[in-house]
Amino acid sequence: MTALQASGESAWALWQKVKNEGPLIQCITNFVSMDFMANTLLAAGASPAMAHCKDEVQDFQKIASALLVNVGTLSPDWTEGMRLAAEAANALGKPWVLDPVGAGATPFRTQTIMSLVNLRPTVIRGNASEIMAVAGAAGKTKGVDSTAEPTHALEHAKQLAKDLGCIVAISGATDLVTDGERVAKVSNGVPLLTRITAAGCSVTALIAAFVCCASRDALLATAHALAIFGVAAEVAGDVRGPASLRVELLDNLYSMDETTVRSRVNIQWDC
Ligand SMILES: Nc1ncnc2c1ncn2[C@@H]1O[C@H](COP(=O)(O)OP(=O)(O)OP(=O)(O)O)[C@@H](O)[C@H]1O
Ligand SMILES: Cc1ncsc1CCO
Ligand SMILES: [Mg+2]
Repeated sequence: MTALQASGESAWALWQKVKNEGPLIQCITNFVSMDFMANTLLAAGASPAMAHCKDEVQDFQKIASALLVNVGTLSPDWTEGMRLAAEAANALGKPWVLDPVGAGATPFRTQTIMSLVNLRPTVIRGNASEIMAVAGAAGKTKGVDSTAEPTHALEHAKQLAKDLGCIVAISGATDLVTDGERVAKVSNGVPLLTRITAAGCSVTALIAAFVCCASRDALLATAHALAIFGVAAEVAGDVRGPASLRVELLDNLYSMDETTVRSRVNIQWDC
């Protein structure tokens, strides 16, 4: 991997592929995020479907390009659907992405998340506290919010990625994405994103869309999705508050041009 490959140019190229292919992303996600996540995928050119019933998830995965599993508003009935869907994705050779919302907050949540982690997602994306909890490190998740910085979670994320053979992404001011060896540092986004609920959930769904359209490197695709989402927030400029940012973000995901993407994507590598 060279620094040249992770650039605004490659982010734009992959995003065009997403728009051309319009991948169907099966989303099993929490009630809070459903609307914003579906709108994020639609604005960016993918095709969302929120399908969580355990009687349907396996058939749904057959027609989808990828799966997103988000445990934000968990209940035992949904857990079974998540497991069946992840197993179907694995059997069909389709990528699936896990958002371990609130890992570390309660034993029930952490245990459920760990049973999904054991099904080997292609990518895990969480905030720093969540990733530390998934990796078994001490720390506190404040409900669904982080109390740590991505750099605190990096070594844990690397070990987790190595152990599972997956990509781990820690979101924050600078997102850190690793396969256990390489680390991509994505410095896009604005702090106000933390004041919009489900911004993280939605970028995880965008990662699923980018990963299934990438021919090979899931690490690169994950970094590109995080960068594009961050740039869409940046170009919103001076907004009055979170509600305006949410609207601007969706509009920018729909309309951002190549020059903006190429000049603003900020990905550095530690190899
Ligand atoms: N301080 C910051 N500066 C710039 N961008 C940020 C900052 N903090 C988070 N982000 C961006 O905001 C998005 C959401 O990340 P965050 O870590 O807040 O997720 P989360 O805690 O899982 O959110 P949620 O649970 O509400 O979905 C990511 O795209 C991330 O890059
Ligand atoms: C606020 C909240 N609670 C459960 S899921 C969710 C969305 C952000 O993770
Ligand atoms: Mg989250």
